[in-house]
Amino acid sequence: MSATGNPVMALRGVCAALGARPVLRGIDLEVVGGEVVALLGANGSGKSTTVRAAVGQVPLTGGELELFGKPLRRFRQWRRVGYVPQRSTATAGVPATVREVVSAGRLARRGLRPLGRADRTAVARALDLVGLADRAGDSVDELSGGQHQRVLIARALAGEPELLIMDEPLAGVDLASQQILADALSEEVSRGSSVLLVLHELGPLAPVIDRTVVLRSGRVERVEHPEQLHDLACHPLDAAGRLPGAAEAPKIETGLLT
Ligand SMILES: Nc1ncnc2c1ncn2[C@@H]1O[C@H](COP(=O)(O)OP(=O)(O)OP(=O)(O)O)[C@@H](O)[C@H]1O
Repeated sequence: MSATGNPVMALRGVCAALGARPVLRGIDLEVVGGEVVALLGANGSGKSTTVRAAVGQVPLTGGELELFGKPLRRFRQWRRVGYVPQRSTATAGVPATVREVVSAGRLARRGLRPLGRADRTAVARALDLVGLADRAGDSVDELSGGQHQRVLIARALAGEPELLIMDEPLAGVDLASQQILADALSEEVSRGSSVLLVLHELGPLAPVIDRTVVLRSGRVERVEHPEQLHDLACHPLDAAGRLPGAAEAPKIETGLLT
């Protein structure tokens, strides 16, 4: 992976409240160009609120947030950002095909112009990346929950974002499809994209992730290299039943963060 050192996203001392409840209490978080960062933490630690704040859906009560070097309030280049919300049913009941939903991911680039060749190519590529090319003509209502999630990921990928933000993209996605998504992310990163993901387990994504940031009660508790995490899915125990290197570094029990 080839991180460039220029932050594509920077949160400094970010605070936010939901209703009367202070939820983010001074988050410092950077994603640099070409980097894949996983945001971990227990239920309610503020992961979703952090990414929703980053895409302007939750107003800040303090701190600073920049996208591509611009303060959020002046940032207009939303076509550079792809966002996959936490498992949503945004397209449920909508009489649209898989291809039509994924094509909506081109809107920020093409506006209301009809789909051109570049749009169609990007949509076909995105469908292919998530393994749904053969379902392109089906109604989204005929899909399972996990397939639906993959459609939403394809919609974000179709916009060819430079920064992809995904909130629990693996929720309800089977292991084979998680591997497909890991390959799709690898491909995006090799094209220079940066990624911020909310996860509960790294699973098949572990090899793609450069850095993990653990939240607790609306603050960054730890920043780790994924190899320092205790994630049984990606760090099998040794013959003695210990994690490799267990004595050197305290491990984060990601399974217990859920
Ligand atoms: N609409 C709301 N109004 C008030 N408080 C809220 C609202 N939505 C979430 N919260 C609170 O904000 C805190 C952070 O929620 P958030 O969804 O960011 O956590 P999370 O780390 O993403 O959790 P999970 O792993 O369960 O998805 C929680 O304590 C939650 O109860």
